[in-house]
Amino acid sequence: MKIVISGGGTGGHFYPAMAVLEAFERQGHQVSYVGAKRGIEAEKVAAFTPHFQLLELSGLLGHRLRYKLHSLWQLSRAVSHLRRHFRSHRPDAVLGFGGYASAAAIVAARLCGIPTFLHEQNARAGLTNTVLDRFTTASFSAYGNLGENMGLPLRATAFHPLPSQQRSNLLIMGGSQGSLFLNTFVLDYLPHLTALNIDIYHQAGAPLYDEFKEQLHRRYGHELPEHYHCFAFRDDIHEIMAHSSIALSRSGAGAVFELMSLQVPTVFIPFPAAAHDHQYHNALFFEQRGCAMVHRQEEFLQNPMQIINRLRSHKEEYHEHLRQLSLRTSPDELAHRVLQLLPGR
Ligand SMILES: CC(=O)N[C@H]1[C@@H](OP(=O)(O)OP(=O)(O)OC[C@H]2O[C@@H](n3ccc(=O)[nH]c3=O)[C@H](O)[C@@H]2O)O[C@H](CO)[C@@H](O)[C@@H]1O
Repeated sequence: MKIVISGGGTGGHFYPAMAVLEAFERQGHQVSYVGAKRGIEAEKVAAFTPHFQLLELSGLLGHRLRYKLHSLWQLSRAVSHLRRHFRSHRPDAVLGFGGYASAAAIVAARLCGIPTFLHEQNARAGLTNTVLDRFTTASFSAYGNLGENMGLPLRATAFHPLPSQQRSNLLIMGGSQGSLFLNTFVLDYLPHLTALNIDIYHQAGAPLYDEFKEQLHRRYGHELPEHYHCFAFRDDIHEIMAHSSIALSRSGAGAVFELMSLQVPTVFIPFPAAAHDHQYHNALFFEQRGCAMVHRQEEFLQNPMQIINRLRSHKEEYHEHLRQLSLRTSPDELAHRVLQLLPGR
């Protein structure tokens, strides 16, 4: 079968797409990828597949009218291009994971009569996927709020939790772009954090990293504590997660499912501007199952060290709930389901 996978912009859309792309390849299918030139995929996709194309596309939301019109023009050009491409290559299915390129791919495939599928990662679906859902052969979601519940497909490295005795680190994770809120928290609380006497791994985010490092040096000089490790983005983040006994993280769907899969008791601090407050709901699902805590930013700042210490002292209880959690994260299962649902199969 020939399968086209699309989805990117941020890591939250891109990595589930790559997990499923690899699953289709393992099953012997021919897979190609469509993404955007300005998304995370431009830098990362070649490590997953040589069969990709990156289009000139940008987001529509939150910009001035002139920019929106330009984005719409780019979108219509991308759709025409993909229609021509799909007509000559005739893929058997197109599967979108969100992000601007994915909308273009789904619309173009639909116009060519090719079966289309989409996957929604968040506990509250965004406007684009809610609209696109009406045009797909089937839709899937990580939390069961759109179409069929298939969980969140994860990369192979996110499936191997270490026993709790082999972990000791604190991971502070801002999501694929980093979090200004978490960076500012680290800046203000570094002496308290290092007093915990454990290794701290802080992912500051590529767009924020240089400025954050400068602020850190201005505030604390160039001799930073030996057990504080700050980085922009690491491809081996699952290794760091697996060695963490606790974490503090934004609640993008990717971070949430990966931390839960690797059984890391976590305090989630949702990004307040996420559409329909989806980051809060992403994390709340796991708090209700005793696997994590969720705190709004302002609530967290009232007494952050007390919250971290509470998580630390109850980590074995969280860990126990995490061990019992049945989490759907299989990319192979999603790939099988797409093939099953193809008309005429
Ligand atoms: C600010 C924003 O709008 N974020 C959205 C974005 O998430 P965003 O991309 O910020 O975050 P997610 O947590 O969903 O995904 C991040 C991905 O990047 C990977 N990673 C991260 C850091 C690193 O150093 N190395 C690394 O590989 C993580 O392992 C994960 O797979 O899409 C998600 C899925 O639709 C949404 O839930 C988020 O609300």
